Formats: sequence, structure tokens, C-alpha cells
Amino acid sequence: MDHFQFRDGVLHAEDVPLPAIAEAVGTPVYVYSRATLIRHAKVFREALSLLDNAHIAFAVKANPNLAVLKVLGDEGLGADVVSGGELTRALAAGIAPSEIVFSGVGKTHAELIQGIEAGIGQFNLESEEEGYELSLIAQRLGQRIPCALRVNPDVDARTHEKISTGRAENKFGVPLDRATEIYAALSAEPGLEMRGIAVHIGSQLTSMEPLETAFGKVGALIAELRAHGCRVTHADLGGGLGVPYRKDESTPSPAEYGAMVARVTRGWDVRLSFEPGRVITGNAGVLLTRVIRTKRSGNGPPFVVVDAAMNDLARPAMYGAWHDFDAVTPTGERMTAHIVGPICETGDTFAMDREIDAVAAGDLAVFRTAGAYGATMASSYNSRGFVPEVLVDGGRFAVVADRIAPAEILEAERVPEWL
Ligand SMILES: Cc1ncc(COP(=O)(O)O)c(C=O)c1O
Ligand SMILES: N[C@@H](CCCC[NH3+])C(=O)O
Repeated sequence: MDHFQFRDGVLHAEDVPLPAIAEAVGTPVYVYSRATLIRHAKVFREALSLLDNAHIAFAVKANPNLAVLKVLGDEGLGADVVSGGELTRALAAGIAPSEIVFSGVGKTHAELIQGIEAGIGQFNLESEEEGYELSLIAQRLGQRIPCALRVNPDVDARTHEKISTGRAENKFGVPLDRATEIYAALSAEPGLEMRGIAVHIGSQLTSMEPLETAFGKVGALIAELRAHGCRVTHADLGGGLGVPYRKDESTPSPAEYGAMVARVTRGWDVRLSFEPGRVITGNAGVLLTRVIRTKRSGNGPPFVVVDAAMNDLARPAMYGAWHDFDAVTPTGERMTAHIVGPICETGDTFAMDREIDAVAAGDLAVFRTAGAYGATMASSYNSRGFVPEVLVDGGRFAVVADRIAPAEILEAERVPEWL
């Protein structure tokens, strides 16, 4: 069930009319539905019920808001983190260290120490070099660290090139043809407990074929590793499942994904783990915005200038991504328009020539599917400050991240006395 629905002609988040949030918090503002987050966590878990004891680590990068992490942690999800900052957040949200996986191609020395000291469940090593460094630190601290080796299966995930991670030319993981040699070498390291393989080929995957190909390669690798006498008890199959960004788009369901995984991994004899991000939070959030004004330009469609911009929601400017745009109180009339933000850059465009609900200055509207890679990718470009976040729960809501005003950002800057 969709928790962002129209009631009496007004778009609600659960039982809260969005104008009430705009009134209380201002716009632009991200609005998340707790019920949707919980439902998505349950659906994903249910989809993996064919597997024995699958571990689900939410990819914190998709939505690192503390309250969101708390909701998902309370649903039994662990966390996949890629920085010391994300690790700190996951712990602050109450997620047990043992449920945390540390991924990332550039973990610093300090971050490796931070992860060890926190006692996290697994490091996903992205290179041989990282493995040796971790082993040295672990030995110094008198520990043996559970690790998986991330492999790069050289599979085209058929997604946007900037979010594809599993082709040979991408920076992630170790090449498949060197994986056995590297895994065997790292297994001999006294500071490491090599226990498995990790793979993640990209994000917003709308076809399961590339995933299936990649997982097939991981299965073959596990067999090869065992034939070489290596111990393999775990496999981390990453995240990447796409979500529909357009009303007419269909993407593989978690159930189809789960069935495919169960089929491909039959007989692997490992504990499987997953790192879903977008599929958990994407459709659990909208970016609520207000139309500043509409303006005509030449003979083309009018520009609808909204108070959200590329600094608040970067995906359209960065990847040409589509986010559905709906009026909060639609009149039933439609118009064709370009939707743009106030930033002084042509790239600050959410949509061109889009047929949308007719809107006018002062109207509220939402960009949908903004709960993943939304607020977390915000910047303060054009000195616009940071957009706040609100969590809705039934008929109540709370601000779960304050708006950071431009003046507050200015406070962190100094003019040296010699100027
Ligand atoms: C290592 C890793 N795991 C998990 C994810 C989460 O991906 P998604 O949000 O597409 O599920 C990502 C991002 O693509 C990632 O890089
Ligand atoms: N930031 C990307 C997803 C990146 C996934 C990173 N592993 C997006 O908004 O689609």
C-alpha cells in the first residue's frame, strides 16, 4: 500500500496532509513515511525467506538519517557503511556492531582502526593492499578480523554509467581472475579471518539478468576457492535492486529477486548477506517543494520555478534522473512545462517538456521517490543551506533533521586576521 495518497484532493503522507508539514517546517523539505520504511524492510526480508538465515544490512549511503536508521534497525536490519561517518551514525542509531559491514574502496587507516575498535561484523576488502594494512592493524591490536573479499565480476549492470560498479574498468573490488590468488594470500594473514566473497555490480538495476550473471560467477569462484583449500562460509551479494521512478515503470520485485537468488545460490553452503539501499527507502520519501513562480521564455513551454534545487536533490542534474512531480492539491488541469530550481546553472533542471499537474505560484508539489540518495547528496551550493527532513508516523510527524540556514554555515568560516 502506498502511504503517500490523496485524501479529499490533498496529498497526504500517511495521515498527515502535506500542507501541514509545509506550514510547520517550511519548504523545501524531505518527508519520509515510517510505515513505508517498515513495510519495505518486511517485504525484503520476506522475499529472502527461501534462504537460510539471510543477513540484511541496509546501505546507509541511501539514507543515513538517524531516525530512518533507527526505524530500520528496529526492524532487524543491520547496516552497510562506507565511511567512519556512516559507521558512527549506524552505531548512534543503535545498530549492533556485529550487524555492521564496512564496504568501500578507500577506507583510511583511521577508519580501519575505527571499524576494528567498534567490533563490526565484517570488513569487505576491496583490494589486496587494504587486506595487508588491516591485518597489520589487527595484529597490533591482538585481533583477528572477519573479512570478505569484494570481487569485480566484469558484468555490465545496464544502469547509468556513473552508478555502475562491476565492470572491469570500475574501481571496485579485485579482478575475478586474481581473486583466488588474493583470497589465498589474505587467508594466510594472521590478522584476518577470510570468510567469504562480496559482490555489488551497481545501483538502480532494472533487469535481473546482470545480477544473475554476477552471482553465477561468484558461485563458480566459491567452488574454485574451496578446491584450493580456502574456507568460504559467507557471501555478500550487495544491493542494487531498482525501484520505479515513473508511474509507468516496472522493476523486478523483491520476491522475484529473492526467488532468483535462491535458485542461483542453491548448494553454495554459505550464509548470504545483502546490502539493499534504494529499494528500502526510495519510495518511502518525497521532496516537498513550493512553486516560487512560473515564467514564460520564448515560444516554448513555461518554466515552473520551484524552491527546491539541484543542491537539495542532485539526481536529475547528476544522472539525468526522472522524479515524478505531482501537485499536492491538483485541480485536474494539466500543463506542459520545464521544472527548474533557482540555482544559477542550466543543469538545475528537474524536467523538460514534462506534462504535469497545472501549478501556479505558491502551490505545493512533490518530487516522488526521493527517500534514497536525496537529502544525503545535498550541498549548500549557491549558499542555499541544507534542506530539513521530517518523519511521519500515522497522524504525527517530527523534524528529524533541522534546516541548516546559510547563516549557520557561514559561522564555520573565518577571515584570517591578516586579510
Ligand atoms: C557496496 C554497495 N552496497 C550496497 C549499495 C546499495 O545499492 P542500492 O541502493 O542500489 O541498493 C551500494 C550502492 O550502489 C554499494 O556501493
Ligand atoms: N547516488 C546514486 C546511487 C549511488 C549508489 C552508490 N553505490 C543515485 O542517486 O542513484
